Amino acid sequence: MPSKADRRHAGERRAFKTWVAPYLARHRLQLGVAIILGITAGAFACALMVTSGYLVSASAAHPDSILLLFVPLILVRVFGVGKPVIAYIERLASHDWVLRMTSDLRRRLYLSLERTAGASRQVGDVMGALSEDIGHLQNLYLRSVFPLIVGGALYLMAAVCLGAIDLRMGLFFAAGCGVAAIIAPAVSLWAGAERERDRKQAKRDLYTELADNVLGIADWTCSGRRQDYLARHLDLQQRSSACEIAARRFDRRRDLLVQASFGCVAFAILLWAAGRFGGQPAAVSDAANWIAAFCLGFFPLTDEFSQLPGAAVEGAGHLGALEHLASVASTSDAPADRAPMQEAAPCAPVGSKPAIALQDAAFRYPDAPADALDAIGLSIPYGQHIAILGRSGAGKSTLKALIHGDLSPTRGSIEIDGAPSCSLGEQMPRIMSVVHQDPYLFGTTLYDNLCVGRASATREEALDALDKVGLSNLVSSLPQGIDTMVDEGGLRFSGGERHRIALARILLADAPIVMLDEPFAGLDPVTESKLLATLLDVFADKTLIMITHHLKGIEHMDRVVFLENGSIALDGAPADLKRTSARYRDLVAFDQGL
Ligand SMILES: Nc1ncnc2c1ncn2[C@@H]1O[C@H](COP(=O)(O)OP(=O)(O)OP(=O)(O)O)[C@@H](O)[C@H]1O
Repeated sequence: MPSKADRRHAGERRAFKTWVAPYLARHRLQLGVAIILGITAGAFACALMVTSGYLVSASAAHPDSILLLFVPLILVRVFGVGKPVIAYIERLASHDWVLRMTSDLRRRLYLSLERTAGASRQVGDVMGALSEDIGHLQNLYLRSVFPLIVGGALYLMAAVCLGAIDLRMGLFFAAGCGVAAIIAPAVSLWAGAERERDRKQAKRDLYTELADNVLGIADWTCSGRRQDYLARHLDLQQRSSACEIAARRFDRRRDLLVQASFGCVAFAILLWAAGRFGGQPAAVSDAANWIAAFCLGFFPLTDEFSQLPGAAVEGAGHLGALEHLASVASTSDAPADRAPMQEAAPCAPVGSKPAIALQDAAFRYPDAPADALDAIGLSIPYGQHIAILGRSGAGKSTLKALIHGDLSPTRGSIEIDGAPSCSLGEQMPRIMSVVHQDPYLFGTTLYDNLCVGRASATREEALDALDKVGLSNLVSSLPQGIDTMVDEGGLRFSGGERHRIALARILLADAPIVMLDEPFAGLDPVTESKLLATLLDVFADKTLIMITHHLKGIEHMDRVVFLENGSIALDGAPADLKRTSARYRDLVAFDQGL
């Protein structure tokens, strides 16, 4: 049976293949260019100090003619200007593709999480993946891959160059700087990787517990266990801090060793250069300038080498992050019985009056024993007002998610204007607006909340939309009118008012299809009637899909579809159904409490 470490390594390898390798392959050209630029910038920094050292020393000797300094002067200028320019281009090239890559990764992770939204996953876990793990991935390239390759290449180049001048000095340099370039990274990896994993795990536990406890804070408080909650939180925080302190202590000791080895090498270079170039006959006195050149030329290399141990540890930490990322997103590997959601493949733009067509559409949740929806055939022409009804569990929310493109059918097709709904991706908000059961208002002004529908909406347009949904009196009664702050969650407004504000948002968005999910949930009958009248009025010329439990006001819709056990049991105009279907008459009578 494989050990825990074997399983972890296998998981890391799998995660590397899925989350890193494709990006390395796709961006290999940019990666190669950035690495070559990084090595060149490092070599220029070193050459700048060598030529500066030489120039300073030669100038101090008051040469007979300034022309004797001409070559070092030119070189100092070339390396002085070249180094920052190359470093700047390198930063630009590396950051550009790294940021593109991480934004793509975030999107990919989000898509994989969205597909299984509502599944048993802890909020803190997802937050950890989105913030810490992807942030870590971003730093893998910038703070691990680049410094390790660039520092390693400079280490080899410097050792070879010095060895070519003097083999013994080259070997001493390789051994002394090898402490920073090889030994310290290896020891850090060996000793630090486990510690880094513990640190991340402690932090993740802290996030997970915090998110869980904040969501359940009312229960902690009501049950009189606030102190328990605080004690648990403090305990986790202390564990996380202890890991941080241990990591810092290790880093300090390692850095001391690295700096001591640099000191030894610098001293050795000084002695070696003094021995080799000092005491030369006066005729070749400029050779003494090389003492300064070699000593100063060493210091930019120490900047490169001293980053390597930290880069190695960070790289190891990154592998842990990868494993976690892969475990959080593991459900993105679509099960065999479920069609994977398509990732917004480019498709033809949907027209301004789109029709919706479902043909023999079926959907089964992963691991569910039966289809949640089966053989759904629906053709909804543009402008139709349709109510989708059904008891709890009939499949209404699943149908809503399929039409909105959040899920893709396991069989059959769902198309909007001929394009599969799940392929519409970023086009969807322009095509379809959705009002959920409990619309959310953000803790900003009423105007900003309305601009969620359309960022460019003017105040006049926002006021007009509020007027259309019957809220102009409410707005004029607010202390700062449309600029009044809305408490987070919109708590200063009633449920009916929140729904109307959400409708005003949708009016501003002006999408041709509007989907309402239980728009009357939690509203009293009078508010419900008024809201229905408003809805039918303001969305008169749009496709309106209303998903609801009950039949109040259903006679005002063009069409009613009744779902039962995942299939369509009734479909027709309310007046026709009332005339022809005893079942429908029974349902209406039951809903009215007759
Ligand atoms: N994530 C899921 N995994 C497995 N089965 C699910 C999942 N979500 C819903 N189901 C099942 O699919 C069927 C349809 O559920 P759906 O939520 O679409 O019904 P609904 O009509 O919207 O119910 P309600 O009115 O209570 O929201 C139900 O049997 C439900 O148990």
